[in-house]
Amino acid sequence: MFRRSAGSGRAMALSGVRVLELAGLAPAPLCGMILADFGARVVRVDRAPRSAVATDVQGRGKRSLALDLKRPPGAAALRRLCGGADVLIEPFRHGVMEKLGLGPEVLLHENPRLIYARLTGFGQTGKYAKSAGHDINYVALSGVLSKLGRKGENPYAPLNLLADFAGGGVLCALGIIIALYERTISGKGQVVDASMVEGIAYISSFLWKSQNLGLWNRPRGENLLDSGAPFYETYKTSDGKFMAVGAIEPQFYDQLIKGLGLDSSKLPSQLSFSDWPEMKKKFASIFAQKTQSEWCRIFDGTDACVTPVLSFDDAPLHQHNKQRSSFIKNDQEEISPRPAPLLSRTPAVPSFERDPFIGEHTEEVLLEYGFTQEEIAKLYSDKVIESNKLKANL
Ligand SMILES: C[C@H](CCC[C@H](C)C(=O)SCCNC(=O)CCNC(=O)[C@H](O)C(C)(C)COP(=O)(O)OP(=O)(O)OC[C@H]1O[C@@H](n2cnc3c(N)ncnc32)[C@H](O)[C@@H]1OP(=O)(O)O)[C@H]1CC[C@H]2[C@@H]3[C@H](O)C[C@@H]4C[C@H](O)CC[C@]4(C)[C@H]3C[C@H](O)[C@]12C
Repeated sequence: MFRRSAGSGRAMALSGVRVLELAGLAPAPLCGMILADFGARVVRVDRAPRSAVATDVQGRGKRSLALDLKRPPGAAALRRLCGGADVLIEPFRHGVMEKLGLGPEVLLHENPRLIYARLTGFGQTGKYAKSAGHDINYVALSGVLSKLGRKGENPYAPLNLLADFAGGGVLCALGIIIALYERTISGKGQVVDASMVEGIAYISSFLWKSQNLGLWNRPRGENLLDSGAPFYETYKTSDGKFMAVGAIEPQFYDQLIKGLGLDSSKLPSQLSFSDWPEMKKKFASIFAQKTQSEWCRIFDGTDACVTPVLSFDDAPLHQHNKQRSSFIKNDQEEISPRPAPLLSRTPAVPSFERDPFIGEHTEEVLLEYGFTQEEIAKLYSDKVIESNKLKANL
């Protein structure tokens, strides 16, 4: 675990990029955090009047400005901020920004270089564009949820990882980076319409494009990679922990069989589907005879593709993760994953300070974007902005 990045003091890939992130639930905060980790100056625009507690747990490296967008001077302030920004990330369903007078035609007219990123579940058009939804709904509509789950059980959404983060926050960040790159050639900004339904569908292109390979011919939970195969499964160990097995290729499967102490000449062939349920039982009874660390001693250093299923407590302490400093600890002793991927010359340098309080940087940000002290005082007296210096100084 490291506290200071090896890249400290170096220029970061996104140095100089100014981002305004309108506060949202989960996907947009990840998108903003990725950009901040890689060097962008990200300002989270929180609501005023503000709620008691910040719900954004992905505020690393951001500053917070609390602004009431529902009041005309607040919306005007955001327009002015957008005039000096490179990127705007907005996480509301279609129509909300237009209703505030902050739609793309207005903001891009005022700043043609602006990258206007719209991160939503259903996208800007189509029957559901104005409907509420959450991760599970988006994964469902993408077709992918129908493929997830164990045999005989209902489809199962793996937390809110797929749509909110993989298909949402990460792909939106990619769209922004692509648009920023294109702007270096054209000099123009554009709208990024990041729909999580489409993001998750795109992320699962392999699934779609492998439909004719015979990989998915059987019902959900009975195929090679969806928990049907005994050699692509998790198994409980004698101490109540788990091992993950991913021994797909025959040469790796042989090493699994050897590690389990089995004789391959007495077993059915690896791809005999009808034998998979029995083989799973056999593997399960063998894994149940040793502890997780005993199995690690057997399989570490082999190509059997067997690894421990680590808890959040154990993952940062695992030797491999420690060797790569894959987890970081901030000034509040909070552990989180180090930004990925690693760039050799300009790596991410994540902030080690606590996340910002809502409104902590209101004045500082407005000054930086060219507002005068008088203008700021007026916004305060109109109750359009709020600051949270008191809490920040505690
Ligand atoms: C982390 C938990 C969240 C779980 C994630 C979940 C699984 C997801 O899937 S998130 C993805 C959701 N979908 C999208 O983001 C797609 C696009 N967005 C939408 O579709 C919608 O925004 C919506 C459906 C998500 C929400 O709809 P809503 O009607 O609320 O909003 P909009 O229509 O978009 O309109 C926004 C309105 O707000 C106005 N606005 C915006 N900004 C401002 C501003 N600055 N000033 C003034 N007004 C503003 C805007 O004008 C719109 O107004 P109108 O409607 O009038 O047009 C977390 C879920 C629950 C959390 C916990 C909980 O809160 C309790 C605790 C609280 C405590 O403080 C912290 C701990 C908690 C336990 C907390 C912890 C976590 O945060 C949660 C678990």
